[in-house]
Amino acid sequence: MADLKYLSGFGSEFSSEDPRCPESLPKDQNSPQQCPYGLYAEQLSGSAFTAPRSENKRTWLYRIRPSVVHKPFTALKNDTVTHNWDEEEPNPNQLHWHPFDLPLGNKKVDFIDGIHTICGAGDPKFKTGIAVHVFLCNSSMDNRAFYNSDGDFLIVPQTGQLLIKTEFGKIEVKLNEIAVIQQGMRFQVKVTSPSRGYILEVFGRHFELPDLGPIGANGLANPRDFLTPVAYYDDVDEVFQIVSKYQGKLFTCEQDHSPFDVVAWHGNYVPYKYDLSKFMVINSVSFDHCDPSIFTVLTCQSDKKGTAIADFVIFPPRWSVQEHTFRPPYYHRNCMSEFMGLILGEYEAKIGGLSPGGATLHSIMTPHGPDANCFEAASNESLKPTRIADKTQAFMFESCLGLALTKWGAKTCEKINPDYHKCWQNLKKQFTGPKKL
Ligand SMILES: O=C(O)Cc1cc(O)ccc1O
Ligand SMILES: [Fe+2]
Repeated sequence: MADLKYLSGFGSEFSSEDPRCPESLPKDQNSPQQCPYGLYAEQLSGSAFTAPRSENKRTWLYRIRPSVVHKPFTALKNDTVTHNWDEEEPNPNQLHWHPFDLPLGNKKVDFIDGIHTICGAGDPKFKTGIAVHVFLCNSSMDNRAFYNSDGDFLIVPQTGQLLIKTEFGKIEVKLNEIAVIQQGMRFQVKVTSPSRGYILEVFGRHFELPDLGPIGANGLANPRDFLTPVAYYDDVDEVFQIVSKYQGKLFTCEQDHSPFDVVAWHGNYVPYKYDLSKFMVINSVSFDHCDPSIFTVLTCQSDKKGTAIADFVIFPPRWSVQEHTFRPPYYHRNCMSEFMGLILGEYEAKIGGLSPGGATLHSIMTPHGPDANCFEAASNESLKPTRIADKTQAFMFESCLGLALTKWGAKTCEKINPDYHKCWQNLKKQFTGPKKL
């Protein structure tokens, strides 16, 4: 794919001009009476105008036509995207999905048509909640652009790579990279082969880097490794379909030109990507298993201190060196929901269990942990330093919200493994009994 340029940094004030139009960014002001090159100025707000300065997000776009030049929206027929969390009865079981199928047959399915909601909670109307989707597509969006009025998308490709054209420029997202496209940003996804991946959507809030506390000023995902595209415009007068997800439903409208007509922009409200292999891993070098919060790449915080609407956590390749320790994840019950997926390789707690492109959900207070094979092996292994495979990347979307399954997630996808619970049934009683007096 193309050799693209990026701007490096997280939450920075960036500015970018398409090199074909030097000096296209107005100097010293945002709204000149006439913009350079006859462009229109348009502000895209990612926070309330009056949000504290540290959280205030907006970008000024200088474009060939303002976004308002489009025909009215009408409902787009779609039965795979939903924020209706009452489709199914609550289900507290441990859940395991086999890999979700890429589109079968010759039917062309693009990124928009390929989005399937698995579970979620909350309501975009109240600006709080999340949705977990998978995308399963085999063709590129042609003269079609999408924007999400409800929240931000954190996109995790698992099969295939994505070329995402945005109003801000182009982003290439390879395997083991993620992209975040925030609320309102128009984008188009091109694929070169059948593509599958996961989407974490958060309503009404944005992702931030986690605080580092005693870790210090560096580590985990470093700000410089977040990459934002440089300005690129198309001057194309052809019919385009703009699809918006608004209050959980899809709507479409037409316009007679490309929405990717931004010649220059400046601001701190931008799309970005991150290469997961750049994550600086922190872990125990003495004993015991650290909580997985040490692997948080990005967090979307709730109003409750230290409690995430959604954390994006990875389980990257690393050394395991703890002494006199059961090294895999501990058995636990969590007051948070844990949705996990696998990008590549195996997940250490379920070798042969979770497969790339599949998923698990361990809901609030649902007990879970290593399967019986993992327990047996890890309880008896010799504790020399071991490398947790070079080619592995599991991840978790962890949320303080109770997640509800959609009908597609529970039934229509036909991927739920009814035997999942069996992986724990061979955990034998090994209690040695009270001390004989
Ligand atoms: O359940 C899981 O596999 C995720 C997880 C991993 C870990 O290392 C500790 C706790 C936890 O929930
Ligand atoms: Fe867990």
